[in-house]
Amino acid sequence: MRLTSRNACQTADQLDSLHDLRKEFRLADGMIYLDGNSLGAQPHAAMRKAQHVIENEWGNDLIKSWNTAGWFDLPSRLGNQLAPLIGADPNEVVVTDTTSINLFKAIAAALDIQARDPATAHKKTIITESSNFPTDIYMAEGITRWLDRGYHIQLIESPEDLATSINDDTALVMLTHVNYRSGYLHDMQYVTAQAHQHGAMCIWDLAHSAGAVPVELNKANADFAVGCCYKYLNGGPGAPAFIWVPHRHQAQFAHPLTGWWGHAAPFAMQTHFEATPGIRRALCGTQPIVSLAMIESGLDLFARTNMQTIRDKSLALTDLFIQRVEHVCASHQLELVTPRSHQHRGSHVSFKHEHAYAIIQALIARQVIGDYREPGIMRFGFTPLYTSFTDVWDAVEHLSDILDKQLYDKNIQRNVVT
Ligand SMILES: Cc1ncc(COP(=O)(O)O)c(C=O)c1O
Ligand SMILES: Nc1c(O)cccc1C(=O)C[C@H](N)C(=O)O
Repeated sequence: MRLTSRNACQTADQLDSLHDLRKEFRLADGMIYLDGNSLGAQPHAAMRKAQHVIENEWGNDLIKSWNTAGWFDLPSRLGNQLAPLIGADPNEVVVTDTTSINLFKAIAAALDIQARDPATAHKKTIITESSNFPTDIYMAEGITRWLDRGYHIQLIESPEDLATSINDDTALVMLTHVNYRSGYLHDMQYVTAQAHQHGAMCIWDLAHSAGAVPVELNKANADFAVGCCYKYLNGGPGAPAFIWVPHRHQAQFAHPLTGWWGHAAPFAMQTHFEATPGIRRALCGTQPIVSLAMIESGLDLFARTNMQTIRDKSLALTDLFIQRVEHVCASHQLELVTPRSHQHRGSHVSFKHEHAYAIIQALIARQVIGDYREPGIMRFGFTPLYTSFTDVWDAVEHLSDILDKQLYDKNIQRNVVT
């Protein structure tokens, strides 16, 4: 259905099967929040949960809560709740640490598996994209420098270069499923198969995918995956991240952060490290329980819908946004950097403009929240659980008003976080 008026958007919102879920989030009146791809909105339940954890579990029950409130099991319990959203099986996911740290574990474990197998021990190249989120590249750089075994990182410039770049020397293909800047969505199954054909392993960063697009890790036969809980999963600022290790790799998953939470018997207090047999070997040390506990409130909301419904609405929202911007802002120099094709589009849309930072700040001043990414990119995230069609319509009206009347300050000072 093509939405050509604000009234039509309001009608679409009434008919939207996700409409009721918006009420579950704390969103200020008048705010149009298009940044759920950076920091998801707060579920009302998170406030109640925080109160409970701090008041009762920590305040009253103190140390007993490791057992009585299930604190020790929380990384695996949340992992099992998250698993269906990413096509993982039970006991394949833990919620823990940060995405960067989980990447470190996954890269280290993958290189270790490759190095121990005589058929793959010669492989020295890690392929990723130059447009990947910087932390992914930095973590690979850190490991390769530290290992000092001749690994080399090959940065490819476009997804089309993957086919010609993966070869017999490729140890690892490490990609972000939905690019943080352009919103380009990789075909996980196809790329993983290409990597496997050459004996390489494939690690996926699902930071912009989990809760945003359907993900089928096991179906794609992926090797490892990591991702954020503070974006589309609405787990709160700095919420612990997740790591997926499929059953078929768990026995060989040996990362170097061998802390006691990954030990087979943590309270036996043994002198030597012995990895626990299952997914909990991906853990390292004590987890930030208050932050971890918040994640459940976000995940609970996904149980009221399914990823296909979310995907259908996400595409309708991003289609509407692209159509409206290109229609009402046609006289301005905006360049769409997000793929038009549904097959390769995630759940955010980015436009390039010479004054992108200033324009984003002008939008934020009107309570239309997006963000800025280098170079010259305005990025807008669409979160089907709470973004409405009317939000999209109104956001574009604000954008065109700001552009038409040049209501932005070209010399505005940059904030640290853009
Ligand atoms: C693709 C991707 N990976 C990783 C991260 C962040 O990792 P961390 O939570 O370790 O800061 C982000 C965003 O912050 C991201 O977009
Ligand atoms: N992780 C963030 C942070 O620590 C501060 C501000 C923003 C973020 C983000 O989530 C950035 C995000 N990964 C991005 O895609 O740009």
